[in-house]
Amino acid sequence: MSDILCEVIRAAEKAAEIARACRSEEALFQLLVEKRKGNESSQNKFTMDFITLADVLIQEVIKHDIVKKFPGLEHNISGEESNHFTNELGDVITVKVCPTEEETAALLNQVLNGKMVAAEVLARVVHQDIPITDPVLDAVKLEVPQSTLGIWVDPIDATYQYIKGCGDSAPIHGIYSHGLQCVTILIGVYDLSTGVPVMGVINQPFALQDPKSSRWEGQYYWGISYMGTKIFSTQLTTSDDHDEDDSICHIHRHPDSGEIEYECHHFSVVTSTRETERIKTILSDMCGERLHFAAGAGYKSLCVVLGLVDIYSISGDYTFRWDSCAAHAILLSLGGGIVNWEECLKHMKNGETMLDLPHLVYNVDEAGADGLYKWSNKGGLIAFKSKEHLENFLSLLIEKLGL
Ligand SMILES: O=P(O)(O)O[C@H]1[C@H](O)[C@@H](O)[C@H](OP(=O)(O)O)[C@@H](OP(=O)(O)O)[C@H]1O
Ligand SMILES: [Mg+2]
Ligand SMILES: [Mg+2]
Repeated sequence: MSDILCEVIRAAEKAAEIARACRSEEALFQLLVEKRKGNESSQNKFTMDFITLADVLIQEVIKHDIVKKFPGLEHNISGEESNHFTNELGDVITVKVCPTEEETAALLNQVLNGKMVAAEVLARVVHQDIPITDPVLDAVKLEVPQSTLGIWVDPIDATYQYIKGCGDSAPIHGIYSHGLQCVTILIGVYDLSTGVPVMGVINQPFALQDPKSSRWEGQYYWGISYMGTKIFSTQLTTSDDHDEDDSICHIHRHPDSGEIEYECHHFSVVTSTRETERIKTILSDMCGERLHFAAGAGYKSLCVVLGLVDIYSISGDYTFRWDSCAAHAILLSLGGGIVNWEECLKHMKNGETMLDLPHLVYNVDEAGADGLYKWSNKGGLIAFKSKEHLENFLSLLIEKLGL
């Protein structure tokens, strides 16, 4: 088995336990709802603070657990959050996992401004052991030298959905537009020298809810793509495994000529509600009812990984390296990938063949950008599981854009 992959999966599972505990453990859930009786703005602020703490703590737990097994990796793990947290009194506290559960509880008590029961509940989950049983993972005989690896962590993706906590959204064609199902924990590992993703895990902490107990169960998906070896978790399939033509066609009469026309939609695409109106219209023309909108960059990529859609695209600079690295690794293991939207269109416009697809890389920042935006996926992205889907999508897109 690949020890690093195993540890990454275990860390993501523990992160999912913490994310679930914050919603299911009474003492923690109270922190989400306690200010509801107060005025709107103070409730929102407190809720945001608690969620920020959950986000920061999860990221620190992931780092701590991976580094405990692989000392030295701490220099190469980066994430969305910084570990400095400001509590209600304005004190800046460095959130970290301490050597013992009691010490972690004491630190969290300080962060939570004296809410000891909640701090103890959180510390207990932080220090618990997470068993991973995965026969496919056990059979992976691949050792990747840790000194060549960097890691991107998004401790909670689709934070807004996590805060809202809607559990009863209904899927359309298997896709949730919003709700707790869109929340994911993302850990992507890449090669430090090339920036190419090597392995990744997408953990969906709220995948299924037991109707009787109301308890949430999670799911996780992983993939590894290293030196020509490509392995992925059992629930996944490459797109070659199903080659039936699943176009959706409609027959209608042309409004002016009265002639019968056939309109077939070959693609399914998921995108963000933040996409521009022009691109939304084009995608809608291309996909008809197979155009979906969903929350969370991680969840949208997961829809491609699972084959629920052919493409996830976004033309703007809205996502970051930590949003895409995990899914990118899994898609590479499945024969797909994630490419830069703008670069693809440039190549196509110039009539160049794309022998080298403009894949996103994870080891260099965006020149000239500041702060977090150094790590934004500038120029947008297109995630795909099959190169054929990507090519067809791009040809049609170019035509519709009039390039
Ligand atoms: O929740 P965090 O970890 O901050 O990550 C966000 C991504 O960075 C954004 O790109 C996502 O927005 P879009 O899916 O609208 O691009 C955003 O999706 P959302 O606005 O639907 O929640 C999140 O995935
Ligand atoms: Mg996040
Ligand atoms: Mg994110």
